[in-house]
Order: sequence, then C-alpha cells, then structure tokens
Amino acid sequence: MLELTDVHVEYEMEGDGSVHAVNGVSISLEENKILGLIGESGSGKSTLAKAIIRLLAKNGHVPEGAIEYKETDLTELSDREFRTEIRWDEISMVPQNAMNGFDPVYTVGNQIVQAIRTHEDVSKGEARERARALFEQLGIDPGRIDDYPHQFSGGMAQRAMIALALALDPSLIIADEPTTALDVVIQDRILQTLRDLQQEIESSVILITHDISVVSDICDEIAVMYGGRVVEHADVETIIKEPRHPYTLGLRNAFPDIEEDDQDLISIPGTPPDLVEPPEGCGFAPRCPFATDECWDVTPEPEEYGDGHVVECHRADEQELLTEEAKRKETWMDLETEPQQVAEEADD
Ligand SMILES: Nc1ncnc2c1ncn2[C@@H]1O[C@H](COP(=O)(O)OP(=O)(O)OP(=O)(O)O)[C@@H](O)[C@H]1O
Repeated sequence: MLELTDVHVEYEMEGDGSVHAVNGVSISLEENKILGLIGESGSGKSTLAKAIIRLLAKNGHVPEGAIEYKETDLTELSDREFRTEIRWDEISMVPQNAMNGFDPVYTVGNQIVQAIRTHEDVSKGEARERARALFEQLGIDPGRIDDYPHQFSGGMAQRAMIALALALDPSLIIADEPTTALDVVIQDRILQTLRDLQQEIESSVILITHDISVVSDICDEIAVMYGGRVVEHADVETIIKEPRHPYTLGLRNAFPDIEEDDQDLISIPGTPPDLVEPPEGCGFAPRCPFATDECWDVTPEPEEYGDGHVVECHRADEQELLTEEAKRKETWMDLETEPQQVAEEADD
C-alpha cells in the first residue's frame, strides 16, 4: 500500500548549502502491518515521516523519488488534493508531543469533532458520539471530552492524539515517538492499545522510535535508518535475532534487554555523518569496526538476503563473524583510534 522509491529529502540552509536529511530511501509497507522505524537522533526518521504526510518544515522538500500510496504518487498531488484527499482521511500522524498537536484554545472533543466534520458529512451530534466512542476505546473517560488540552495529563493527551489520528479510519497512521516523554508503564500500555486498534481497523502503522526494545514487542517489521538511509529492513524476528548490518548489531548491544544472553551494554562510539556534505562510501564506515577500504570509497547497494531482508553493507554476507565480533566490547572500543588510521590509509 505504501512504496517509497529512492526518496530524497533536503532542507535548504540560507546560503549555507542544504541538509541531505533523507538520502535515497526505498522501502515498502503492506496493508495491516506495523513498521518500526528506528535509528539514533538525526538519522532522518521524522523527516521521512513528514515527507510522506507532507508536513515538512518550510525549508524542506523532496527533490527526488516517488512516494506511492495505493498506486498514486503522492509527490504529484497538489497541496489542496493532499489536504482534502489524503491527510487525516488516508494517512494520519501522531506527533512527538501531543500537547503541541492540540490547539490550547479549544476543547479536545471540539477539535476531534471538527476534524471529523471537515472531512465527512456528518452531524455535530454524530461526530461527538464518535469522539466519545474513540475516547472509550483509548481508555479515556468520555466525560472528559469537554476538557481543554492543558487539563489532560501527558499520557491522556497522547491517547487523545491517537483518538484524533484514528477519527477518520485512516489506512496508514504515522506515530512519531508517540510515547517518549511518558513513563515506561504508560508507554507500554499506549503502544499495546495502538496495536489493538490497528488490528481492529486494519490499518498500517509506521512507528518511529530510537529505542529498538520499544518496537520489538509490537512491530511486524523494522527498518533501521542511519545517516538518511535505510541500512537494514526485515521482519522483527530477523532484525532482533539475525541482523547483518554492523549498525544494527551495535544498536542491539545498546539495548541488551532484547538479547537472550547476559551481555554488557555497549554504545557505538563516534557521531553521525555530516548531512550537509555526506561522505563518500558507506556513511557508517567511520564508526564501523569492520570497515574496509571499499566501505570508505563505495556506497553499498541494497542486497536482499531472503524473504524481504534487505541490507546495505559490503560485508553483510559475513554475518557469523560480524555477530561474534560485535558482541565484544573491545571491538567497539578499538574504534576510537582505528577509523582515523583507516582513513589515512585510504588517502594514501
Ligand atoms: N527544518 C530543518 N532545517 C534544517 N535541518 C533540519 C530541519 N529539520 C531537521 N533537520 C536536520 O535533518 C536531520 C534529520 O533530522 P530528523 O529530525 O529527521 O531525524 P530523526 O532521526 O527523526 O531524529 P530525532 O529522533 O531526534 O527526532 C538532522 O540532521 C536534523 O538536524
């Protein structure tokens, strides 16, 4: 139902070049599936999501690529067509901070009723009934429908935002870190509710997070983003148990509760790549303990390793070796000196 082909997103920086926030993403999502989009801060997750729902900041645009949704290339629709036919009806979004999603001047119920009536020809009473039913489904007392956003707790506001996102039965819901600001128990409950409702209305969800352990419970598949590219994409089992990309292996180390055996918490040293002038070769090479000369020079193409498992890494076929080595703390610690040496060698 959603097919992205070589999507690029750039932000223009007044006289200062542009930020290549998304750098050639090709990925597809089937109906009724939850896709987790993970990767550290700045990897381009929100930018990709906002490009799909056309809510990029003013200086952002999609210079290249196709975003096909139910066989229509969304990049070819006018803003008006997108607003009236796609956003909220077909594709909706739960933003990072629910409080920012609501207008403080109107009651929460009013805003949901308004959203329903803007897109559907129903009476105010009917729309209100639907809003109350949604509140109930999301575990909010329907009596709170006439409260203002500031009267809601963070968790409740986030649930109300999900109610708004579901109000028009969209086929695709994009949830951008919908629970990050909340405590773990509430986070878990909200994500389970989202999963239940997704199954009930048979929609697809793109769930953005930087925390691989959050998504592993409820997602069907996971796409790992690094430096504006999807470096690995597979079903959730494969990503957790048999990843092939060194970055995914590193992420797994950083969240050991998803690992079966006792393991140290190891973070990946180094910083993400410069997106104004993206480096040659693989964007992860400067932080990768397994980088070879080829990695520094040549950007890896996506390769498929069976059943939709797509990896962008020159060494992805050395899975066993990489997995073993990545478990050792020293493998990542050595990195603090080595990449520079490798870079110098590559320059010679
Ligand atoms: N309006 C903007 N103008 C310029 N650069 C931007 C703009 N918005 C985002 N960026 C840059 O684009 C890159 C990708 O950011 P994005 O927010 O998409 O990443 P992310 O993976 O969602 O991060 P986070 O988890 O922190 O939300 C970052 O380098 C960010 O600084």
